[in-house]
Amino acid sequence: MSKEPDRLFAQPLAQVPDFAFNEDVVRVFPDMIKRSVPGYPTIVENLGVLAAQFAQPHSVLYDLGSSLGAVTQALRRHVRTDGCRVIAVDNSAAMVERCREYLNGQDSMFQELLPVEVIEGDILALEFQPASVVALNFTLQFIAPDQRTALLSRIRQSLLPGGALILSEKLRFNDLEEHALLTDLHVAFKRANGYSELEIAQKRSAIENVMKPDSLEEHRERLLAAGFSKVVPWFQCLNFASLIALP
Ligand SMILES: Nc1ncnc2c1ncn2[C@@H]1O[C@H](C[S@+](CC[C@H]([NH3+])C(=O)[O-])CC(=O)[O-])[C@@H](O)[C@H]1O
Ligand SMILES: O=C(O)C(=O)Cc1ccccc1
Repeated sequence: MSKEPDRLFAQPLAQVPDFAFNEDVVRVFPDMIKRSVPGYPTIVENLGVLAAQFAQPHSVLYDLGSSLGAVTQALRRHVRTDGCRVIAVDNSAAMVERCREYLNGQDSMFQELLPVEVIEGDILALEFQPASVVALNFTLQFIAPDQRTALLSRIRQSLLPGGALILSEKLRFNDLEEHALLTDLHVAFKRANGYSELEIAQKRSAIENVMKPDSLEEHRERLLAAGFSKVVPWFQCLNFASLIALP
């Protein structure tokens, strides 16, 4: 994994462009996500542990919006069910290229790893195969809000009995005080991880048009509307959470 530190927003920009998962972001992504998302390493590792409980023999496990394949690698560390394979999908060519390099490196060093196929494509246009585990780890928030229910319905339709969707997201809060408190604490988390006020402010304006978080209540209602029967939050750190949704 690249160890390059994230300085993308360190210098004053005349105009802050909309955030995009391009080459520049790919180079610093492991550092950026760890220093920006409270609980990220815990979520990724335990997503593998959870997935191992839902994986069904001879089925597909999806990593949707896979970036550099952190979730796929956690699945490889934890899932021991016979005949499972991972399909990782991302629509950023730069992410997919680097993800394939990492995974090919693993393949050449270790035997008996889950087979992985990395697809460069839009998850909104994907034909889902029957799957036991679907991970959307901080990806749904980048999907246009009016497309989210349809995507979750298609995921629900593809899920096998005994399977699960694991959905991690940044949260908004309907209670304004709660929202302000957790947003301030997230800023404190970023500051404690070495980001300056300028970096924090410029990153905020870069993501505001492209990343639209929902509240926990909105997630729950949308998942139930998409046909899921049960929604169980299993992790929250500040304004970042992860949910299990059962078919
Ligand atoms: N329509 C789409 N189709 C496919 N991919 C998409 C789409 N929209 C966005 N993406 C991809 O979703 C990923 C979101 S990052 C996921 C982190 C990862 N899961 C991790 O656990 O490390 C989250 C973050 O950076 O906060 C990016 O790689 C996008 O290219
Ligand atoms: O940085 C932030 O404020 C976030 O909300 C998380 C994030 C992490 C990586 C890319 C985009 C957003």
